[in-house]
Amino acid sequence: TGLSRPQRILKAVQKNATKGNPESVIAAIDHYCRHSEWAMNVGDEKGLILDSVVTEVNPSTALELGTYCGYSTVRIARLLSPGTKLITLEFNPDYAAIARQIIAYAGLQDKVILVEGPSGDLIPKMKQQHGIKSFDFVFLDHWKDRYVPDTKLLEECGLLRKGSVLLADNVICPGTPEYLKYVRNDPRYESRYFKSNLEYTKVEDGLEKSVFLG
Ligand SMILES: CNc1ncnc2c1ncn2[C@@H]1O[C@H](/C=C/CNC(=O)c2cc(-c3ccc(F)cc3)cc(O)c2O)[C@@H](O)[C@H]1O
Ligand SMILES: [Mg+2]
Repeated sequence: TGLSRPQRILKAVQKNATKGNPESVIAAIDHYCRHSEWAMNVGDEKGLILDSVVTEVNPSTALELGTYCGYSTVRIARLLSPGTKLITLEFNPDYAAIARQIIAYAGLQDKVILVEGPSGDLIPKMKQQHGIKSFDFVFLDHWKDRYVPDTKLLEECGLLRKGSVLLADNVICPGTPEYLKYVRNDPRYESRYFKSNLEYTKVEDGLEKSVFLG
């Protein structure tokens, strides 16, 4: 039945981007998803907010929940300092295979560790498998009803430290009401909403930035 949407996105990257140039990979995906077919990448508008938070945090250790095609993986990894890595978790093997190719096309394979599997199983293994003490930065962009359980799991596994920054996509659309309640009502978090638009549309969406106070 032809190519999948992620496969069509990969083809657009191979056709329109320059190997080893992350900016051109980002631009190729944004152009394709704005003009040809919508896809659930964080996109160019919310992407600028993501860039500014990553640049401000300048994380030594970073985690992404929900790789999909690797668009935000490329956005984050291109900003990391030399020697630091982004761990990204994806449980759909087909999406993971496309993401690996897009990350490699951007030339960022040495800055990214893509782990295939469900976040609920993988988060408890982060210390032992990847020598992680704690995460400076976490980008949440996977199933929206998993933001709260996975945040609690990160806390329980001792993977958040004083100052760790959580950045959550789609807190308005599709919406993550339970997560907003959690991070806004819990005194251990200092939360702030960055108003924006749903990727490639005029519909409101935004990112919630929450600093863990320990
Ligand atoms: C639960 N644990 C998990 N562990 C590892 N990977 C997981 C995962 N859950 C989901 N995933 C993966 O993350 C990705 C899922 C993302 C879910 N995102 C959305 O549903 C989403 C949806 C929209 C959206 C907005 C409006 C609309 F009309 C339709 C869709 C916009 C977004 O920006 C979104 O992020 C997939 O690649 C999936 O395989
Ligand atoms: Mg999203």
